[in-house]
Amino acid sequence: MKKRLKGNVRDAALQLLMDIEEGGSYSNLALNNVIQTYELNEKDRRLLTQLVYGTLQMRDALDYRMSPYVRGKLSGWVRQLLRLSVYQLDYLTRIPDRAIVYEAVEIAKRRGHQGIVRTVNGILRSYLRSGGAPFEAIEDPLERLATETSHPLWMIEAWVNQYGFEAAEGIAFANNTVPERTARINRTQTTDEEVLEELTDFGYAVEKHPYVDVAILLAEGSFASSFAFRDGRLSIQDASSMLAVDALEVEEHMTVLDLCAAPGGKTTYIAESMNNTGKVYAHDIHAHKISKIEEQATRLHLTNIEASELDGVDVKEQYEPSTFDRILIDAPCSGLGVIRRKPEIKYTKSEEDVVALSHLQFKLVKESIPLLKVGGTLVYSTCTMDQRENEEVVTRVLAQFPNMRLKKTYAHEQLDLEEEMIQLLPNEWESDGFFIAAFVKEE
Ligand SMILES: C[S@@+](CC[C@H](N)C(=O)[O-])C[C@H]1O[C@@H](n2cnc3c(N)ncnc32)[C@H](O)[C@@H]1O
Repeated sequence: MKKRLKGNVRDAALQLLMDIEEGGSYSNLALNNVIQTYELNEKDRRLLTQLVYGTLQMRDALDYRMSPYVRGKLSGWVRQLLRLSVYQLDYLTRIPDRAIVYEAVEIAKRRGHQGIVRTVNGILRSYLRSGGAPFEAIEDPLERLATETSHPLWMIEAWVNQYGFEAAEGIAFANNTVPERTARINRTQTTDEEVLEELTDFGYAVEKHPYVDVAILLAEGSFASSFAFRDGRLSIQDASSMLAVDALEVEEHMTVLDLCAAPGGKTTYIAESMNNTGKVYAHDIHAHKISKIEEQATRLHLTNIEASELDGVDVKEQYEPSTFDRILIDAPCSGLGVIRRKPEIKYTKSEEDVVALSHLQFKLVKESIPLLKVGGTLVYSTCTMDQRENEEVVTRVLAQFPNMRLKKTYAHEQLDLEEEMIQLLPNEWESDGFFIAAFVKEE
């Protein structure tokens, strides 16, 4: 039996925003937790998701918009309540303005004293009367883009420097959109035709993915509620992640190392691509995440995965040289490519993180290379857009290991790309922002 929600959807949204911003919860996990714990109809579930994601996505833009009317420092929940309300006023035009202000004042009454109620009411009424601060008033184009799309300035500057203004603008706006719903077919358990027909019969609007062979797309709803997902014929995964595994070009009976594997999205695809033969050794530095890999393997009926805890920088002590036919290093990264799914990344990651991660990433690749057989393939991937974590790591590997050469793969073929290093930008491919480079080891 699910519990009943205390208060209404906006109270729940406010609490979630507090948990994410002040308690450090991850937006996707916190939201799923509420959806699974409480009784919510479809309409409320959608509204809650939109309120939480929208307010978080637009956080800095909302602060800027209401800035002319805010005097002094606001306490945590009051600031979140105002952001939540201004988000609705600016972006959810089908909700009447008066209803938004009324709800906000009622929440303020439930949570605070008379003075706070007056502050909330006053700020929102001034906002309605005079309109928020206009983005056009920000003269510097980079600052304007940062504020309007609610990104830190350093991130916008880095993308402009690395990819140009137009691409940076595309990325920043794409980061505030809803990601596509994609799933991977477990071809060890079903065929593409069978699963598409079954999903269509159950009323899901599905189709083949436009450029990733093993993927399907859903127009609305969720794959998670389908029989096909529950009995292990589907995995929910972004197309870009599937391409990282396609770049490995695994074959049956191979021995594969997946060094940064949890929660196992790519490990299980490698195992499926080998048709449940050979062996995938899957590691992660966090012991508590190993069970997630095992759960996925069990759900998908895969028996060729061995998962255990390991700090990747110590991998050479664990295996003999030249053990593996294939190695995947899906490295820990700044995650700027998955901002659409976890908007809080915009506010928690710093440029220092990018630099620190690039050193760890290089180390993970460097330590793994001796374990690769000659003729074998190593794929380095990240879910980020920053050359310091991507192209520059690859350049360091090429400079230090003359026997490692970049190669084109089945991932390149599907994307019809000439560049050896693949940088997917979210505005170009309707995917997460993602980087893939495949090396072959020569004598
Ligand atoms: C991008 S995620 C991997 C996602 C995974 N490959 C998938 O597709 O489901 C990076 C993972 O690296 C792990 N990690 C971080 N530092 C590590 C290290 N030094 N050695 C091994 N794993 C590490 C993190 O715990 C995290 O689970």
